[in-house]
Amino acid sequence: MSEADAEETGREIWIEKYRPQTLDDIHGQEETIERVKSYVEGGELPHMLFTGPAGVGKTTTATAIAREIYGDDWRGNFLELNASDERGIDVVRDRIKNFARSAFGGEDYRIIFLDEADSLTSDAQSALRRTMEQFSDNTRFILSCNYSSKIIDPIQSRCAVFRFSPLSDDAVAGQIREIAEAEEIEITDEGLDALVYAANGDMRRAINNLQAAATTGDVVDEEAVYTVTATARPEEVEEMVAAAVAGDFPKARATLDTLLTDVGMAGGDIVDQLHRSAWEFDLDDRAVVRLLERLGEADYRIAEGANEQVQLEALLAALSLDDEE
Ligand SMILES: Nc1ncnc2c1ncn2[C@@H]1O[C@H](COP(=O)(O)OP(=O)(O)OP(=O)(O)O)[C@@H](O)[C@H]1O
Repeated sequence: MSEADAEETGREIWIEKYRPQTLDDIHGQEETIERVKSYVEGGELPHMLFTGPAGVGKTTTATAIAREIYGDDWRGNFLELNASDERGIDVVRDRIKNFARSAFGGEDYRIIFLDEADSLTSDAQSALRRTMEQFSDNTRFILSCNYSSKIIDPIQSRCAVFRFSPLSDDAVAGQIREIAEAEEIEITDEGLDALVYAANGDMRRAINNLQAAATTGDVVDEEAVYTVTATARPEEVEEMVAAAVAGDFPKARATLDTLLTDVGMAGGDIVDQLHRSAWEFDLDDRAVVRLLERLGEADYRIAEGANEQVQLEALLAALSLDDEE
């Protein structure tokens, strides 16, 4: 379905419908946005490198820059590409060249936004660097990536680097409240807390979850949110760890089964959730330290491809046994 069709049928996805259009509308990221603004207002845009996790406003900032510089003509002066395009770097380079060479409508430069730049190999990045140089008279690049360490130094040193952080709970809650109001959705305080918790700083996830939860009934409450989000309630992960630490392995394992099977969580997400909440559990410091140590091992092994259930059961088993020592 095209964007226009979606709008007509009222099924437009909210992450697009409520994507901030100006730099001032972006929630959170205050210092980064201030720096961006000073370049935009000064009229001299450098090449830019945006780094940070998913769903925190990197693409949104790039499109807001284009809107501020070009006004209504922004689409004609802004090319968005994804570096992980499976057709390869050559296709990406050809599109950059065609865009940079095509006729100009009186602007000094156009903007090329390259998402997932860290998915390029070093060789492809070297080729990209040459392309950037070749067209730097009339083109500005905004590269976006999750990890700046994966971008080669010669590119980093040619760009002004902007770090985007996971969004604060207040920033996520603020935007969710605005959307709920605009869509005339009733949302309970617990429902809002659950959305913020499940989002973990990712605004895209928060908005998608709000839209999904809104289809389940008249009110977005805690129940509706946890039904659509494959996220454990904080109490569930806490109970699981508490049972393990108390030496009740069968109980801990049963909760783990529920999370993996009924809630449908991925093992890596359970590790992340345990890691986020470890210091909030009602555990003594020694137990938290043991948990963190075991989490480190499970995280590494799962990332390396080990069986998630085996790793998480081993983690709980180790916590249960530690108690007996
Ligand atoms: N800081 C923010 N303020 C308001 N809305 C936001 C913010 N960040 C993200 N969003 C919402 O989430 C959606 C996705 O954000 P965006 O495309 O900017 O993410 P991103 O940081 O570029 O992520 P990725 O690295 O996955 O491309 C936007 O369309 C917008 O609706």
